Amino acid sequence: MTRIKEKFAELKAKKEKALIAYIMAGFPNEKATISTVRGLVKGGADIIELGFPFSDPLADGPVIQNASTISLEKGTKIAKFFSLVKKIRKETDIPLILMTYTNILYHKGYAKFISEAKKAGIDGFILPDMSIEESKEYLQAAKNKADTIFLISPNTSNTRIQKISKASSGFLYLVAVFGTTGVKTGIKKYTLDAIKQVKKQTKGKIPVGIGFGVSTPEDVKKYIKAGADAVIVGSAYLKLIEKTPQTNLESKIASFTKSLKKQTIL
Ligand SMILES: O=P(O)(O)OC[C@@H](O)[C@@H](O)c1c[nH]c2ccccc12
Repeated sequence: MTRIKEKFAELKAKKEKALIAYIMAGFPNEKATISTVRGLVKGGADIIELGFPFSDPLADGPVIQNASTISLEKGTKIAKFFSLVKKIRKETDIPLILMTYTNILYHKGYAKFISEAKKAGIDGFILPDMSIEESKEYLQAAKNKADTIFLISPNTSNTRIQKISKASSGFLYLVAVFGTTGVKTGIKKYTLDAIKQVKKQTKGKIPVGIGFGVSTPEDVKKYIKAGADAVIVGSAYLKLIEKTPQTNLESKIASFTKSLKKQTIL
């Protein structure tokens, strides 16, 4: 069982939902990533989505695109990323998800990449441009090694929800709004309806996480109330990292995380 599955089981027993934080590895530098992870753990985040920068992050809004560019400029490569994951693993057992684009895995070969990532301490993958139709090799490579978290959107059909959720493990990622990450659009009724619809289709077999545009404790509270099993916050963290001097990054991240995590405790 992966750390992700263990975490969801643990939270269920405690009647809590999951707070998942997305950060870009190496943004603005490795030291900042380590301080941010310490702050996330201290603040009670349940799972970390660690972004590996990609030159053409098509699903990302300007905040994450900028973080990606800076991380690439700082020389974030796969080898450095895996050694950063190992450093994080020395400090915490928090479940770690690698968030990147399929090209990064395809180059090295899915099987080779995933076993290296697993060895470093990665528990799951989110590949936003991995479609279920092309996922055979990826799924085979991840089997019994790591969770494969697929994305669905509010207009995914019921049959497709069932198909995608069967290939998913760890949790199913419902994208709250159409468009890219980082756009604060407020809570839409169609999103709240989609949470209920997806939960109905998946019959509780897999936790449902919601992300895109979530940035305040109020947002978290509303999505948890609507039935989400996990809420993902990304761009809001990157904006906080951007404006906080590195010396007090850990404490700033911890207090922001505490304010979000509080809303996941039923
Ligand atoms: O940044 P936001 O609006 O809080 O959304 C979460 C998002 O950052 C994170 O889950 C993520 C980062 N890049 C992605 C690409 C596709 C899907 C999800 C993501």
